[in-house]
Amino acid sequence: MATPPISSAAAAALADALAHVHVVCAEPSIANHFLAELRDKEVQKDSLRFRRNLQRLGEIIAYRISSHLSYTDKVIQTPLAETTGKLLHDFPILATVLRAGLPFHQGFLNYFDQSPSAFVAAYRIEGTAQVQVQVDYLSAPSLDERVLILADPMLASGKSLVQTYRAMLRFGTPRQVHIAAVIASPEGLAYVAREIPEANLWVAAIDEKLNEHAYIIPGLGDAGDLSYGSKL
Ligand SMILES: O=c1cc[nH]c(=O)[nH]1
Repeated sequence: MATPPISSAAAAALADALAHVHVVCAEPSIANHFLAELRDKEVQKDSLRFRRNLQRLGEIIAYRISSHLSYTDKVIQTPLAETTGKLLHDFPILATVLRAGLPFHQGFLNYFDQSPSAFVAAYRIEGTAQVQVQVDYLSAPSLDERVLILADPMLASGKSLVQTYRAMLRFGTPRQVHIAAVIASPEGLAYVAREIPEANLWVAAIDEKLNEHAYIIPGLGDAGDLSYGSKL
């Protein structure tokens, strides 16, 4: 079955959404190398490398987001003299979706090493015409007045991200929201930008489209299976 064409209203929403997305691999950098390895089905046979590359892209996007956070000056005594350093004012809360999000999340945690974490279990309900998502486990600290980074490696339809975010709001209202993905579909990005206009969006790459099974094309396949093995 062919992928349905995008409507003109959706195309306009997409153009608007894309103007607000930070696309890390749009510029040449080592991030492109890590992404190319993630997509390559030969390299994917090495699941350690696959997980590590997700982690590295988490680290790179964490670094990029860090320039949008606030810092406080602190007087520091080196062994030789006094100087001033800048310390991260408050560590963001790092949220991810089990299980595919874990290696990407670890990349964020490597940099934001004092951050609390929030975890969500969400799964697609199979056998329905539209993509439907069930959120059934959520653990999070209070989000009130915090910076929240919600990281999910594959932003496909965007439905699970939006539902996850809405479910998380039971834990409070963050003062700043960042949503990070490795690969996003154009329609998923447009959906997330429309439903969560307060979010800053960060991706390594935007791919061509979703297929009829809501997989990203060309994408990389199933990030959870490639990280942790296939499931029944
Ligand atoms: O392409 C996709 C879409 C959702 N989840 C994945 O792991 N891959």
